[in-house]
Amino acid sequence: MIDVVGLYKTFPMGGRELVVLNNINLHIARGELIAIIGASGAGKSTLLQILGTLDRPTKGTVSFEGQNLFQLTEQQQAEFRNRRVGFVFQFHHLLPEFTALENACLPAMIQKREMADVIGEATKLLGEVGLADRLHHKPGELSGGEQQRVSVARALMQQPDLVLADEPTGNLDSHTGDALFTLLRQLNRSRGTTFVIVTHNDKLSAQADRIISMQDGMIISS
Ligand SMILES: Nc1ncnc2c1ncn2[C@@H]1O[C@H](COP(=O)(O)OP(=O)(O)OP(=O)(O)O)[C@@H](O)[C@H]1O
Repeated sequence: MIDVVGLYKTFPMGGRELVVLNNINLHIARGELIAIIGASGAGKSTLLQILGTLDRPTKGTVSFEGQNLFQLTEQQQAEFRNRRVGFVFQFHHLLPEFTALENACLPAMIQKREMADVIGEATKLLGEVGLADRLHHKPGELSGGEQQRVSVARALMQQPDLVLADEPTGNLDSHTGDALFTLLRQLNRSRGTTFVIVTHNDKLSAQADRIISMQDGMIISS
């Protein structure tokens, strides 16, 4: 599904180049659930951002189903993000003025889809993540774990092929974190969705199909 070849990311820092990703080569098969681990600063989030076209590589290619993502126009990249990818981040970027249901509906509304369909799909997904009785709560009226689950439901709207998750259980207690991971695993199995999950949680990474370990911008084991 994804081929990363000779990927570098550098940032100019005080007259020098800071190498954050150093010759990353990676193949991700459809339906895999991959955990990316490594110390703080290893480059995990930067890699995830580039896989999602939220940032550009300095050098190298990222192909999705054979198409080099960085040869696409900005508009085509935006469409790729909206239609093919779901994002789950630790600080989940829910809009505070909107309910759980409205937040989950947002990505589909960008596509100008039929409102009744969108609401139906979001309601079903929120039910799957255990929030059937929290649809009309705003983020401030939900617990941290519930907010995280809303962001998972939102990421899964429009049936993405790929979900990129950066520390999805990072701010959750261990019980809620386990439950969320179990949910991601179930969705991976039932829908065949590919998951790439950055995590510091050893218990969770142990349950992945594959663990990619990063150090100083390089993959040291896969
Ligand atoms: N815009 C930027 N300019 C300069 N340096 C950056 C920039 N973005 C990230 N970095 C540096 O790149 C390195 C990798 O950052 P990244 O966020 O990918 O690490 P990480 O492995 O996800 O770490 P953590 O586990 O702490 O989230 C860090 O040392 C960071 O300081």
